[in-house]
Amino acid sequence: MIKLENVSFSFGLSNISCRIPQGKLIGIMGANGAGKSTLLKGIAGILPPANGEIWLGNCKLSDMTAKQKSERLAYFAQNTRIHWDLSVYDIIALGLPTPTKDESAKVRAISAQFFLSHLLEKPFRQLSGGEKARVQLARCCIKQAPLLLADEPIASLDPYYQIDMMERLKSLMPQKTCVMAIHHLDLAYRFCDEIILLEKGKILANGATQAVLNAENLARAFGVKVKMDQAKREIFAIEKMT
Ligand SMILES: Nc1ncnc2c1ncn2[C@@H]1O[C@H](COP(=O)(O)OP(=O)(O)OP(=O)(O)O)[C@@H](O)[C@H]1O
Repeated sequence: MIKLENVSFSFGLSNISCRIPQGKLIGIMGANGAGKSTLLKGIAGILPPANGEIWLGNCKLSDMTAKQKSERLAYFAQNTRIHWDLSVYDIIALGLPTPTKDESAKVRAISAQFFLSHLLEKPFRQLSGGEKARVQLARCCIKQAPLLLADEPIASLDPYYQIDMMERLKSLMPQKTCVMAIHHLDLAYRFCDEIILLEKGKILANGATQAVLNAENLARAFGVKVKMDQAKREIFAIEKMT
């Protein structure tokens, strides 16, 4: 369980309180600038809150060492720039502790799962945006951390890999907890167990996906109207309201 108690940052979010259950796929949604990245950076311990407390299980994040945080969580950033000349293999291996037995076998196994085997020797900097995202997700998933925090991990993926990645993340539950920022209404509705819906730095709604992503909340958060089939877990025909 992740718990936020009256958490505010110097920008982006104020007075956020919520509980994030273990073993679920949680979507953080909201309009551009609503505070999704800020919330993820706060939970990752990258951005310390100005006020309030964040708990990972029964540990206060503010009391945890960098090593403890690294053991507990993997973080997928929205924009990762790598300034060194590292190969795809090197980046994925960064997710493993050093030294690791069978490093090569582990990297090659996860690369096969993420359809990256043919890119292993290639310099990371030469990859396309979607390939980079898949490599970074492979790095996060090879890490044996119970919590995966991902900032728009499917934003640059093509339609095949968007679905594949959501299936892959879903399959990590309930052994792991995944909290991801996501703009794809249809995929969030289909795959996420719960949603934290943000509006201008506050929580507009929080809880089971189908309860949160209702017509009223979507109109308020995004100014869109949608058609949905609750039984099939489908959102479609998304339109602007004005
Ligand atoms: N380093 C910063 N300094 C000052 N303000 C910032 C900083 N980073 C973000 N903000 C502001 O905080 C607010 C929330 O930003 P955040 O990146 O969390 O939004 P987001 O919901 O992730 O948006 P998007 O969907 O566009 O990625 C925005 O108004 C943004 O301008």
